[in-house]
Amino acid sequence: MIKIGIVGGTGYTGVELLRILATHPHAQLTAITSRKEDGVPVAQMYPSLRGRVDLAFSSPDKANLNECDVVFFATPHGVAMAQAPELLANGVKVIDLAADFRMQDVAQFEKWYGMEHSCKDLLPEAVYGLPELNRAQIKDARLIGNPGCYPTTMQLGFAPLLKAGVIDASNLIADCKSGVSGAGRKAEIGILFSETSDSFKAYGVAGHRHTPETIEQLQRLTKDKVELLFTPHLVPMIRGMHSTLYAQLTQEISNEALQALFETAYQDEAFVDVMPFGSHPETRSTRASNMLRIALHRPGNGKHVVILVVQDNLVKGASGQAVQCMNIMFGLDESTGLQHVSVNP
Ligand SMILES: NC(=O)C1=CN([C@@H]2O[C@H](COP(=O)(O)OP(=O)(O)OC[C@H]3O[C@@H](n4cnc5c(N)ncnc54)[C@H](OP(=O)(O)O)[C@@H]3O)[C@@H](O)[C@H]2O)C=CC1
Ligand SMILES: CC(=O)N[C@@H](CCC(=O)OP(=O)(O)O)C(=O)O
Repeated sequence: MIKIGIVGGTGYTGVELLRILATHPHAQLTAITSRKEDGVPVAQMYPSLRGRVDLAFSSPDKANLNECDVVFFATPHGVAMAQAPELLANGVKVIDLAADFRMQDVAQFEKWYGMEHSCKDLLPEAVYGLPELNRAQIKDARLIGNPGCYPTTMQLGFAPLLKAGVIDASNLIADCKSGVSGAGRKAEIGILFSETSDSFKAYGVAGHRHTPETIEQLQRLTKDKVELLFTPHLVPMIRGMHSTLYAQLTQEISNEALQALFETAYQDEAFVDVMPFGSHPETRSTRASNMLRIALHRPGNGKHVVILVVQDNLVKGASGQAVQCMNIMFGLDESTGLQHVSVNP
């Protein structure tokens, strides 16, 4: 059994980790932290976990995290970097769902997250936790920077085209929509029910921190300079993400050949579904599952390819992906504990 600690067990990604790990056959939940709910039984706060999780939340200083085999940080940016060095020194693997270990470019991290990176020396060994593009490195990693939710859709959508060299890397456009749970479980006016329901808006248009994260990773796939215009939107759903990606083709290529690029790239992937050409994937077809679905279109004069990508922001966009990484790091079948079918409708 893998002894597991979760720092930040009361947030949306934390409770999603609990939901997935509660039925994972190799997971032994050992410590779950919350500063505000110290001593409160997990199943009292989340009745969906009654009979599944019999631990209580404990404050991070009282939790025996050093006795775990792996610790997930489902916390705001900046928390994992303060605790990772001690955990790693004690032989504990670390998977951070926040951004502390995602970007190798420290200057970009500090600019976008508005904080100094307190353990830059660990960055060279940190592995970006996107299994479909980085499986070999994840296998041997001690420290994972789990991708952001938007970057997961953008990378898996653009990757086969960039690797094949059939699109203009300097002209990528991503128009992405997220459910409100993407903003976390906190009291903030902008995410109140009465502010977000029956309404729809863009945000971060002038710049969003997921742009440099995505560019850094996409740049590893091509020698051409990657440039990306990314606009996130908040839609009145609780969970789910829909990304519409646009790329300009640089050579004559048939629809069948484009489709074949994606089908070949993801043919062995348990969690990427390439749908028939021209499909319209819906977010609900991924709800509560670790599946990401992709469909290609070629509108108008055929000079562009439009890639539609859907996922559940809390599962493939966060906690499911983190468990997928854990499975790889501990030599388990990658799908272990992650085979839930989506909830439909
Ligand atoms: N929501 C999403 O769709 C996605 C989120 N992420 C990232 O995952 C991380 C967690 O997100 P989410 O679950 O939405 O966040 P929430 O705001 O819902 O939860 C944050 C959790 O962290 C704990 N926490 C807050 N501050 C500290 C601290 N200083 N030390 C220890 N624990 C702390 C909180 O509990 P308490 O205050 O009681 O200790 C709470 O359990 C974030 O970095 C987010 O950017 C990534 C991909 C998708
Ligand atoms: C709807 C919403 O607010 N989404 C968040 C992204 C959530 C996520 O994946 O982000 P990080 O882990 O990188 O913070 C945002 O735009 O900031």
